[in-house]
Amino acid sequence: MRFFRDPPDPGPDGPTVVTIGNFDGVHLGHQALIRRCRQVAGESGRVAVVTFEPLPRAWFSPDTAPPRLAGPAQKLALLQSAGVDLAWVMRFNGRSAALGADDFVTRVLVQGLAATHVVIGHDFRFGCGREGDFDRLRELGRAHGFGVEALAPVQVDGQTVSSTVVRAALTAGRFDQAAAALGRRYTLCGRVIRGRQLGRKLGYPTANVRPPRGGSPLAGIYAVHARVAGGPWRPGVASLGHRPAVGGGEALLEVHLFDFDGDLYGQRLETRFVEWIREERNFDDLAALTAQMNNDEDRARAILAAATPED
Ligand SMILES: Cc1cc2nc3c(=O)[nH]c(=O)nc-3n(C[C@H](O)[C@H](O)[C@H](O)COP(=O)(O)O)c2cc1C
Ligand SMILES: Nc1ncnc2c1ncn2[C@@H]1O[C@H](COP(=O)(O)OP(=O)(O)O)[C@@H](O)[C@H]1O
Repeated sequence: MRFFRDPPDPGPDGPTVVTIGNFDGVHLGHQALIRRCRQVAGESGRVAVVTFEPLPRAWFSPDTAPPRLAGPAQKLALLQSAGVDLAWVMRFNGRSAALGADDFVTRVLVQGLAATHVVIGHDFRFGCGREGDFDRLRELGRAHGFGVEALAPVQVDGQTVSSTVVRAALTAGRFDQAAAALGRRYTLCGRVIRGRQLGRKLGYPTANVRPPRGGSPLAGIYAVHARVAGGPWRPGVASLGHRPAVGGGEALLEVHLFDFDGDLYGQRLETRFVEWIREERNFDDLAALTAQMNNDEDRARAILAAATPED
């Protein structure tokens, strides 16, 4: 998959089938859009996604926007595994927010991508003030010569799949429900950064990864499996939070891998969440924190003994 921040070159001669949206989490609904694009494009055509960063809601109101399921880099990786050929990540800012529905279609779909067909979700809106809807897009498609279709929402267990549903399931620790809507177990990916090097002194070295900017729906201590790219899944215990017991700081995902010793700095770590264990807490001293971490490890080992790391 290729990705662009600016308009890509106009396409080759074959069909270019486009879908548009936030794609937070790339859940089953998103995957259905991409699959339909592939059906229309055929093997020789290309499937293109137009997506926005930051997400429009986070740009308009960062304080009230919902947490994110995946950051920009993980979103691209998920789009690629869903079968997208080309992703155009448009910077969302004052200028893109002011683009009217007609201009959006002309600049993005016609001039930018030479779209031959566009597939959208049932409730898709576009352009300044969300003025554009399916009917408007279809009219514009007729004028510019591309087809337009809307897909019905994907249902799982009687519920419409959406990023909101996945966020709520994750916050409640219902990982099976989240997995049913995602079509995969929930994971967070990111590069391992340096911390204060306190973990190894406590006997719990932790690989630290920044959760998506804008916050994560997860919080607390979890039993996890984690792996570096190409490596095996390893069992572990992780904390996602602000670490009040050691003075606090930016939210971090901290992953301690069991029975492992190695340098993970700079590597991309993928963490798969299996079960929530408890909330993060403050402690009177480091001995109390370490005693609790021992309990967490025992609990996580017991949970993971019954869970297979494979899909
Ligand atoms: C299993 C586990 C449980 C944790 N629980 C808490 C907690 O309840 N409160 C807290 O402030 N920090 C908690 N932490 C975070 C530790 O304080 C942190 O990993 C430690 O200070 C090492 O930080 P460092 O990676 O910057 O060296 C936990 C970490 C792990 C791995
Ligand atoms: N079992 C392990 N689990 C996680 N990280 C480990 C483990 N063993 C060694 N490490 C390495 O140690 C680092 C974490 O040690 P720590 O003292 O917590 O330092 P930091 O504060 O920089 O995270 C990890 O980033 C990784 O490179």
